[in-house]
Amino acid sequence: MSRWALSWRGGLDAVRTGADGVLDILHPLIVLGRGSRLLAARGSAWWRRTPRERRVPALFLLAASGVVVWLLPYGPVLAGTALLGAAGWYGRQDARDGSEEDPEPGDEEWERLQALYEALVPYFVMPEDPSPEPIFAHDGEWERAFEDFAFRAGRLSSLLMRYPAYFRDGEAGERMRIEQLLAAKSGRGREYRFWWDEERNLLEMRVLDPLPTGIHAQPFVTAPGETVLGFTDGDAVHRTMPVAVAGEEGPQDVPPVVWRTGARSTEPHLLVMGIPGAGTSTLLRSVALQAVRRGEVLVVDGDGGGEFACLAARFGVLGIESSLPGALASLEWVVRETERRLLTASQARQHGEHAPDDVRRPLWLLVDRPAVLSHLARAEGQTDPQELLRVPLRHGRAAGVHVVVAEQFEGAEDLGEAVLTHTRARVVLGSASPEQVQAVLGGAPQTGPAPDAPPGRGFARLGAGPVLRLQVPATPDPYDESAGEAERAAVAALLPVRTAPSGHAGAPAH
Ligand SMILES: Nc1ncnc2c1ncn2[C@@H]1O[C@H](COP(=O)(O)OP(=O)(O)OP(=O)(O)O)[C@@H](O)[C@H]1O
Repeated sequence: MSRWALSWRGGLDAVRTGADGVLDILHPLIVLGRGSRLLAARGSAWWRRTPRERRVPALFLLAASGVVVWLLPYGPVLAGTALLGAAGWYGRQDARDGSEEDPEPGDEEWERLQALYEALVPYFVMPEDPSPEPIFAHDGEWERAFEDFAFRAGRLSSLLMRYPAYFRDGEAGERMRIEQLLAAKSGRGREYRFWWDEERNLLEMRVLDPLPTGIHAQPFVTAPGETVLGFTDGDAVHRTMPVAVAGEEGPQDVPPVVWRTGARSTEPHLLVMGIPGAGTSTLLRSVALQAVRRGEVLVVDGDGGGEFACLAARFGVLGIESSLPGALASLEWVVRETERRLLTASQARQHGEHAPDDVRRPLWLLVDRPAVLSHLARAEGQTDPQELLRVPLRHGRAAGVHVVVAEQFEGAEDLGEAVLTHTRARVVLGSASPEQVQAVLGGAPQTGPAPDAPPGRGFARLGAGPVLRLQVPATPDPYDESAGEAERAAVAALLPVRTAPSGHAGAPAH
């Protein structure tokens, strides 16, 4: 490096160090300035929100307090110190939060609030409303309904709204109409959560942060009988789990959606519904990789796309069936095996003994796209494979047999009554409509993922529990060259050892 370049770099370093020093000295002033601006913005927002008839009394109260402070010994000094303290506190907090929320909405945001208010008017206005100033009226202003709000990067990020007492907030359809409108007007492509406070006629809307997508298949820290379906919001579950996240150093504590399938589980079977390409087969693969750690797995792949080929001839995998005859033979075996397990367990109980290990070892039946096989069976006049699912679905809990069915929405009508009745753990993947989510989960109090949401994103509901947002861990087919190298390697590392030469996918050996 030349002398000129060296002296130039030295000069730059000196300037940078000088600037850092000046910034350090000015830091308290910057914090105070930021805090004062925030306080002023809050004051101005409060003023604008205060109804006109309350402004004069409020001004009077303020002036009276000012006079009292002025008359008190050291009053002005103490008031000034308190103001400085508050500015410092707010300025410091704002820096810590990364100034996420715009402190003071500009004219454009005010116009947006008014537009949102006007869009809501037809839903809430009642012609014979006796109130002199109804919350929603065609000539009304948003200040009447919106109690609190925040903007982030120019878009509404939270809203607290009052609604008229006569609004039918107990009806899911009415709520959904309002939620859809609010989500559409506040900005598409984001996910929202709504809280309805029916006692106080308040609705809160909040934009949700995206769920982490960097979690790939790995040996999750779970107890026997627990399966990780994916990851959700921190405030939705009471547990976190250490997992490796792409781009992060060391394990991160992330809130999982854990599906429990033990002997006392009330949701021993799972139904996964999704739009094409949303990741239903991937979720099945993720369940299979966790299941083979402590049990045996049989896969019936109605799609026949070879997405489970990586599991073929692996220890703990009883078979991968994609043809109709193969699927029927395997399912008939599962029916017999379920009955055998029930009988053996019952005999053991009669002798006061524990059931033998082979009965207690969980058996997992993973069925991808059964509607395709049902259609083929009808065309060929054969037994519907879904009819054979009836026995494991009905008695699986007592026999340690768990059924996971994945289907696309277009095949929903072909799902049999047994599947719909006995699968009490449910997952919906992809940007399904709120009506579709509602139909599968029996409750959809939130907006769903946007059409451009990453694969594996959706909702889960275990029994009558809450609807949880879900991001399935990336578990690609290791032979899928379009998937990321690291994710494929992670799946390959979890595959059990081979039991036969590669490519052999046999029927159950029982
Ligand atoms: N959770 C996920 N994280 C990252 N990528 C995913 C996830 N789930 C699925 N993918 C990717 O999305 C693509 C489609 O996934 P998958 O085959 O599981 O979808 P599908 O719902 O079974 O649809 P189809 O049956 O139409 O293939 C694949 O490339 C897969 O690797």
